[in-house]
Amino acid sequence: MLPTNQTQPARAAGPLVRASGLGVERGGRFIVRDIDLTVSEGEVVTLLGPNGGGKTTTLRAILQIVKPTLGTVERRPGLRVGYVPQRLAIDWTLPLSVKRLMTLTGSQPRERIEAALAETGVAHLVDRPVQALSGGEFQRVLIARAILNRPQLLVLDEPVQGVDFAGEIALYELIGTIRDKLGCGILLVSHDLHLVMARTDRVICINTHVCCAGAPRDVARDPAYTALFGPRAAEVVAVYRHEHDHVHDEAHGPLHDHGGH
Ligand SMILES: Nc1ncnc2c1ncn2[C@@H]1O[C@H](COP(=O)(O)OP(=O)(O)OP(=O)(O)O)[C@@H](O)[C@H]1O
Repeated sequence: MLPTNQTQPARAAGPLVRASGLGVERGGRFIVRDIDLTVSEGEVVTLLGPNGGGKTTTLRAILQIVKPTLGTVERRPGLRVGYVPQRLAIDWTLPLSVKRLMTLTGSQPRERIEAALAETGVAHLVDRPVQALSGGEFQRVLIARAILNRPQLLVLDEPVQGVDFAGEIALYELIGTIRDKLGCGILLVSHDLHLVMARTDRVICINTHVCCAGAPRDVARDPAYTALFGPRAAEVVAVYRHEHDHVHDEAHGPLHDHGGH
């Protein structure tokens, strides 16, 4: 018999969301099909793929904004989700403050709004008109809006659009910090191969179907990935092959055993 104070092992909670055999048909053709994916707590999963490959459609099916034609999407019961869409239907000719943008879908106490903005580093912008924000500031406000309700799953559709390279690095760092702080799972769409490869746990390349998926290192070596992204993909592969599990011998020049130079 077990002693009464023995801790029972926690039951694996399973993923936050699981898509199985997902297919979406529109206008007589499948925009995406046979998509399998999961996102678990604390995991960053990135969808990569060419324009029109079906990344946004996949996100929208997972968010249950789009009804799948085939397959299923299972979500953990009561799952709290935060979403930064690719586009926001804002009337840019009307005055709209950051605070008002944060409350468009439901009122929130000012302290909560300010706390969320502080977490994304833009608390000072609370009363600023959204029209006056830079691309990076606007994305940070959208992320703050998405974390207002402490999501377990944060979905970001191209969060670095309109942001310069230094800003992109800072935004990916912020996404990592939010993951660590909230312990949430993150599903994002990105086009930036280098940054994504360095900062994501799992990559799923979608071109209507899943071309390849796995840890960034493995995907970077997959011929399907190179075929999908062409010459730029080769650069990423080179970065991954340059792994410092060796010592450079200055006297004899660089070592040639890894082919990454
Ligand atoms: N409701 C719809 N009816 C018909 N076609 C659609 C519909 N929604 C999306 N599409 C088409 O499906 C394809 C996939 O679109 P989607 O926005 O999912 O791709 P994406 O990978 O996110 O693209 P991008 O990288 O350009 O944002 C596109 O060719 C798009 O025009």
